[in-house]
Amino acid sequence: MAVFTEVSQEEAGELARKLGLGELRELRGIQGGIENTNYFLTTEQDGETLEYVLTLFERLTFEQLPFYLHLMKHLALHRIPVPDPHELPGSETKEHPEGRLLHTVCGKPAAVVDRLRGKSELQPTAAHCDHVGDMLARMHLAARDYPRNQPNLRGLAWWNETVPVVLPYMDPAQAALLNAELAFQNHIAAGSAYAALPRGPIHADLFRDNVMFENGRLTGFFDFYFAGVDSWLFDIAVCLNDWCIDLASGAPDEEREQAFLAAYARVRPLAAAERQLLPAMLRAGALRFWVSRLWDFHLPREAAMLKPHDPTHFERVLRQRVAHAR
Ligand SMILES: Nc1ncnc2c1ncn2[C@@H]1O[C@H](COP(=O)(O)OP(=O)(O)OP(=O)(O)O)[C@@H](O)[C@H]1O
Ligand SMILES: N[C@@H](CCO)C(=O)O
Repeated sequence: MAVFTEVSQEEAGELARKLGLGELRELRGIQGGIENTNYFLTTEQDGETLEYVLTLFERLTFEQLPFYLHLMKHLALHRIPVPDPHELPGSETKEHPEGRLLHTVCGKPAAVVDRLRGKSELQPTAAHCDHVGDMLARMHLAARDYPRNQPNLRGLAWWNETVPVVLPYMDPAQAALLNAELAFQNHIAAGSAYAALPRGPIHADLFRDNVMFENGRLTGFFDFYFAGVDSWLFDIAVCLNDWCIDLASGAPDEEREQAFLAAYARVRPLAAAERQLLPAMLRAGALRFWVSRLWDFHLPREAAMLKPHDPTHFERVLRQRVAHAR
């Protein structure tokens, strides 16, 4: 369980009351997750039991967070199933200039959002991929008029900064692959097809564990804290690399990939530049998570209990994507 910061019953109870969510009945640290401290928060109001998620942000700052929280509000208003963040009642104050969605718990920025129903589908079928592709396209379109702007903080600039930090831990073959892929991605990003890619707010981390299903129906996307403005194609690539591969080998699964892409395209057909750059973006998506997993693995932070993700998985995915792109 990644509980980096222990929250007391008193502090959580006080926040629940201030947000008008009723009386705290239970506060439970959440298993899984490696970025933030998460708790399930159960309250009682008018005899009804209600479930929320309290997140304390461990790396993101008070300045960066409004982008994510207001994006979730915006999407919820546009009927995209995402956890709706809860606001403090009353008018904006100097302490809460950002619409009152962002709170302070244990000195850290924090938010309380609705708990989604259902559970993650870790062994997805083509039908699950169809649902995710469809909703991802709807989400991209719904976010088009979102007025705030923040880049994808785990984009190309971050890869350029972080690859040299993890290189000392690599064997020669891994170092060669990392360097070659980084050079390739810098080359792609400087080209005209890349400049033509449609862009907007993207989730950027829509893995199987960030989507809920109940009885085969998609009940929500969550964990928007890597979202940012980037190409829609990068978001598609991140999904294909997690939802539509054989997990043991990292090889693409054509049936699931086709189901995902067809469902996405029914809502928003891909532009010519997107069709051209899909193989390159699939490589970019694999590189992004190989680098972040290497960084988390070799330069870990303190946590009460923390299970880092396996970096070699995305090394395999990248090798597969490079092989298939030839
Ligand atoms: N809004 C929500 N509704 C239901 N469950 C949630 C919600 N938010 C978080 N969870 C649960 O908490 C777990 C951890 O949350 P999350 O994935 O956001 O962790 P994290 O550390 O912030 O991110 P990461 O997945 O990037 O490591 C999820 O797998 C899920 O079970
Ligand atoms: N989805 C990421 C975890 C950070 O959100 C990974 O699997 O590496």
